[in-house]
Amino acid sequence: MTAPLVLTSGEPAGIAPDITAAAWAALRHEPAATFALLGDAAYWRSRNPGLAVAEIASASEAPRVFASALPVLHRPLASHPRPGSIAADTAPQVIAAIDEAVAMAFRGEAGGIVTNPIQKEALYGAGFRHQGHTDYLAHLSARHGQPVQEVMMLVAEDLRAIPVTVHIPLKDVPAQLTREAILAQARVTARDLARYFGLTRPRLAFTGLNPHAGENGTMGREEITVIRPALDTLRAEGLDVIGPLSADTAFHAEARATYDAILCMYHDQALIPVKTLDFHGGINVSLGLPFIRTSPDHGTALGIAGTHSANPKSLIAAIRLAARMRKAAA
Ligand SMILES: NC(=O)C1=CN([C@@H]2O[C@H](COP(=O)(O)OP(=O)(O)OC[C@H]3O[C@@H](n4cnc5c(N)ncnc54)[C@H](O)[C@@H]3O)[C@@H](O)[C@H]2O)C=CC1
Ligand SMILES: NCC(=O)COP(=O)(O)O
Repeated sequence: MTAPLVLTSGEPAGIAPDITAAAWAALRHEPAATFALLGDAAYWRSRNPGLAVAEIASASEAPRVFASALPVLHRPLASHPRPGSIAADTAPQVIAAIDEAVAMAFRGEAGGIVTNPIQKEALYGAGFRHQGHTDYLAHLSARHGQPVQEVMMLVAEDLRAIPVTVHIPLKDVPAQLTREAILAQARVTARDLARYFGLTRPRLAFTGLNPHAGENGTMGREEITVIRPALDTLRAEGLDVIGPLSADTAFHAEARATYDAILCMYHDQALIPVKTLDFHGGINVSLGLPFIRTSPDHGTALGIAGTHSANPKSLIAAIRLAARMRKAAA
């Protein structure tokens, strides 16, 4: 029996309840996409009047009820926030849902984790010390005895983009963009594109950091001192490597056709093209973890929470991709 996917609650005051209900309605007749929600059943019901909800005691019950009701592993919130208005006392449960999903994955009860968006600043008051899910999931993996190198990969249409440095101030990027960081991200990317996406020798492109990829050192030297030496090492290891490319011309359709994934030097270099190409269908995938994790590419969208105008396509795509990755890895 394949273990079902587990969906975390995310920030309850955001659009998570809206898009979860819509995703369940869209997927309920796709058995491969069966998921169980870790969340407050009463709150999800109150945000979605008329939604069929089935409280279950273990994820293994999800396949039995999925076609007729949203399966929920009921984890009561400390309070029921007004849509769009974060309640500080719910932060511990938001974190606990991520912790529990990971524990379930380690026990084999979850075939993969799909995370609803969190409001990161809201969690810091509850002791959260991480940049986001990706590094927190790596931290939890280490706590479960498996230290890993995590990689954030954004997927849209024909583009897979990896930010080598992630949630750090732009001024800190040059110092943190090391040869070792590029090598570590590239090696994990190559391994997991083979494992989960059937790309046995993926073509990996790399952007430069500076305008025109430094133009031979006249517009910055990181391409010469850091990026090219890292790419030479990867080539020597047998990886199919292209770059460093000028970031401004690396993302048009003909350029995208020349690589399977592109490693970018900082957050916005990777995420702007993905969200521009397909904001509503984009997916965030964590590579390098001992379990599968996907997520919508968007955030909590507090401004439209509770209006039912949130587009659920990104969450639906994230759930379907997690199911395909689970099958590929089986
Ligand atoms: N995986 C995660 O947990 C992520 C969490 N975040 C967090 O979300 C919070 C808000 O971040 P923002 O930068 O405002 O990004 P956001 O994605 O929440 O919102 C940006 C804009 O897109 C709209 N939008 C977002 N999702 C939508 C959807 N499904 N349908 C229709 N419109 C949608 C919003 O209404 C807003 O106008 C922050 O705390 C951020 O850290 C952001 C990205 C991913
Ligand atoms: N900008 C991407 C983002 O914020 C998602 O981060 P994570 O929570 O998946 O680590």
